[in-house]
Amino acid sequence: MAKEPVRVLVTGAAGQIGYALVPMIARGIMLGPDQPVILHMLDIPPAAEALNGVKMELVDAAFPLLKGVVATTDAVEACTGVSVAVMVGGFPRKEGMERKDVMSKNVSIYKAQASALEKYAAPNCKVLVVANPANTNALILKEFAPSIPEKNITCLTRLDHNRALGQISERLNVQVSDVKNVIIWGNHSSTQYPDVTHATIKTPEGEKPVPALVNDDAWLKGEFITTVQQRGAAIIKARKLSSALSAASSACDHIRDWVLGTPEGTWVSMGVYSDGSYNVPAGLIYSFPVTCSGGEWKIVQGLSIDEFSRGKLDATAAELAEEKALAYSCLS
Ligand SMILES: NC(=O)C1=CN([C@@H]2O[C@H](COP(=O)(O)OP(=O)(O)OC[C@H]3O[C@@H](n4cnc5c(N)ncnc54)[C@H](O)[C@@H]3O)[C@@H](O)[C@H]2O)C=CC1
Ligand SMILES: O=C([O-])CC(=O)C(=O)O
Repeated sequence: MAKEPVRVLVTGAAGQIGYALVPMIARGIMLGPDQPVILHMLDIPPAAEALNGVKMELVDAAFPLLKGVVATTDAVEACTGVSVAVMVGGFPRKEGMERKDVMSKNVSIYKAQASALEKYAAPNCKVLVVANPANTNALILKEFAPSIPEKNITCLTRLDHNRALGQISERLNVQVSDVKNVIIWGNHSSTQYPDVTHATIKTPEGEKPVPALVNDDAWLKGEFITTVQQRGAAIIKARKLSSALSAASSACDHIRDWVLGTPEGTWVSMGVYSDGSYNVPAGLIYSFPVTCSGGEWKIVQGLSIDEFSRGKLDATAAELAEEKALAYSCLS
């Protein structure tokens, strides 16, 4: 029997990530090739005409899985009945800015949209915040939507995770699909900690640890980390626009794995509400290694954390605590 369509919200849908993301969702890349969808697209009035153009193109593409399109500038209409909400709406940084420089504009959007989601989304709606500063926007959304379970509010660090897989694949000249279990800890910012301590490569002789295969601690603790941390800035420098196709693709990966589950033996990185695991202060949205099953994520427990990693985990947590304080000062 054909599945009932799922309503998926994309905010900021007239923007550049939105333009890459909505066709992926309509093609089944986010929720699977047998899952029909109804797209809800929200943007602000100055972008209404462009948003309508995106809607026209979705109609023109004749996606078999796409059962309807709502294109609106009304947050209530946009949020009504959605089971997945991908929050991309906001303002991107420009060259030379840190992601937290867009804080004051963006956190107020997330405070406002929290209540529309809380009141009108489907019960158990899964929320993914993409707009920067992603962790802190997600935290503000959580705090101003107290009836949404905290496990349902996440932020995107899967792009950083995928960037780390890509860098290891290039360095070792192996297929990216053979690299797994990198970790992004902490903030989606330049303090994030891309960690390959537990990562492995699939080889004909079985799984081998990445640190032994790379065999260059200076690179792993130096250039590898800064390349991943600074990749967003490198894309802005090259394109004069921030990452869009990779952000959209990673947002699909994030929701797909959350809804449909991670493969056995594989974890991914998600920004989730900290429960104090790994001595990360509770009450921050922090990126952890997680596995997903039955539509729920779970933080991978029991990984060893050496002294180098401990320092990095704590530094990015400290930045998130500062961002939280800054966000509240912007809102008051
Ligand atoms: N977490 C991650 O890995 C990544 C996050 N980003 C962030 O995603 C966000 C979007 O990036 P782009 O699509 O490149 O930006 P963009 O400027 O092309 O599009 C953003 C869209 O949001 C809309 N918007 C603004 N306020 C809104 C509101 N209150 N409600 C609904 N829509 C609203 C704008 O009109 C625009 O159409 C930025 O904050 C960017 O920094 C970008 C790449 C990766
Ligand atoms: O760097 C930016 O501003 C956009 C972004 O978050 C990324 O590409 O990771």
